[in-house]
Amino acid sequence: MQPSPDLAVVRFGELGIKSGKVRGQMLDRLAENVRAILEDREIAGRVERRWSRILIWPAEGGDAEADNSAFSPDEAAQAAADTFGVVSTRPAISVAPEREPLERAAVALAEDHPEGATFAVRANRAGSAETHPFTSQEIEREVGAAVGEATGADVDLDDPDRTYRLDVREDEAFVSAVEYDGPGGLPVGTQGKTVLLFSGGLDSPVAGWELFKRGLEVVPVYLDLGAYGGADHLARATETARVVARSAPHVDARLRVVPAGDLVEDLVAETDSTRMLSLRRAMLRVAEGVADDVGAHSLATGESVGQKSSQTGPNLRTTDAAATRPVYRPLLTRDKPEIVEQARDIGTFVDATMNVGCERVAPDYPETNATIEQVEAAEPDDLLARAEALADERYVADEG
Ligand SMILES: Nc1ncnc2c1ncn2[C@@H]1O[C@H](COP(=O)(O)OP(=O)(O)OP(=O)(O)O)[C@@H](O)[C@H]1O
Repeated sequence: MQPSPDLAVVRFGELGIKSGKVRGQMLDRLAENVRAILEDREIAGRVERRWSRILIWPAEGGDAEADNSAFSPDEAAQAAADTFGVVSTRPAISVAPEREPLERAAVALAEDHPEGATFAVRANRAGSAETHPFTSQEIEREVGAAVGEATGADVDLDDPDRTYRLDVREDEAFVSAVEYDGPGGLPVGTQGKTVLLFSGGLDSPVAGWELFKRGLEVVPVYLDLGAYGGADHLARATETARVVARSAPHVDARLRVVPAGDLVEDLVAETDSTRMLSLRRAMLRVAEGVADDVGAHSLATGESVGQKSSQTGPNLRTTDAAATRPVYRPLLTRDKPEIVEQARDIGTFVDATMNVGCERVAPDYPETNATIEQVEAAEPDDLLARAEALADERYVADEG
């Protein structure tokens, strides 16, 4: 019988260069996160954490619940590739680390080699001359000859259409032909919590994804602007928050909603050119209140320098003066077209023509260079305290 993929091999990047103890802890976390994503997608796989790879095998026998005939290494590899911290995944065939089984496995995978596609064989060998009677180059050449004979395809070592990979360890080997790219970064949960102001437009979902990617647990907070917001606005934020959270199902990243309609109405009545800055300051203070409760060390927004009048350098400084925690802005230096492209990639792109709440609140002539004193003088004295207290009124969005 032809061998076929029986496991998925998961490769990680940056955490692999950490020192021993940190690497061990991060790897444990990554394995847990891969487990959570498989469970969330109802894929019954057994996750084994090794020092340089994570392996996903069919669920162990004896478990009446597990139907191993339904285990698909390809599905497991695709799901695991969504895990933050993972660089790539591959459905693979496990074989003895010997010439003949390696060749047989590669030839079996070559059965669906695309017509006219070029190929390369790449071997990665951990072991010594004593454990394997071949070097990486020798085994690449030999397996390459077998695949060439079976497919009639041409070798292209510089830019192959398909790469057959031989992962050769001391007493086992994994052979694969298909690879799924992961996001890279660090495992979620290794860098503490941040509270993200989440409007659900183009920017904040991308900011959330970037923060998750660096291992932070993101708590998204949406301010319901009352008459200036709207049910469609909230529904959009709920949906985009759900999409971002799909890649980190082990943390509670459901959208928290804070009713801020009255506060905004008062701001509109009492302020003019500095209104948006006072609104941003109030938003940060709401986030501070949530951060106190959930134990977050920082706040975050989807702002980038100069994108709007409230986002000029001087205005960001004035905004930040209302916060005690650092404010992370992962999109600070990004151009809008890049953000739009990434939103499409991660599945959070939404129709940008929707009239978002903040635009309805904005004054006709917004201040672009406001000092802290100017903004404080114009805004209601109790604004920030009121905003912070609003955090207690938050509720979890209905995910319907
Ligand atoms: N209703 C809201 N609730 C929570 N945070 C908000 C809200 N509106 C704006 N923000 C925060 O302020 C940032 C700037 O918002 P603004 O509306 O000025 O810009 P934007 O580029 O349209 O943002 P986005 O694309 O994220 O909606 C957002 O990225 C988000 O972090």
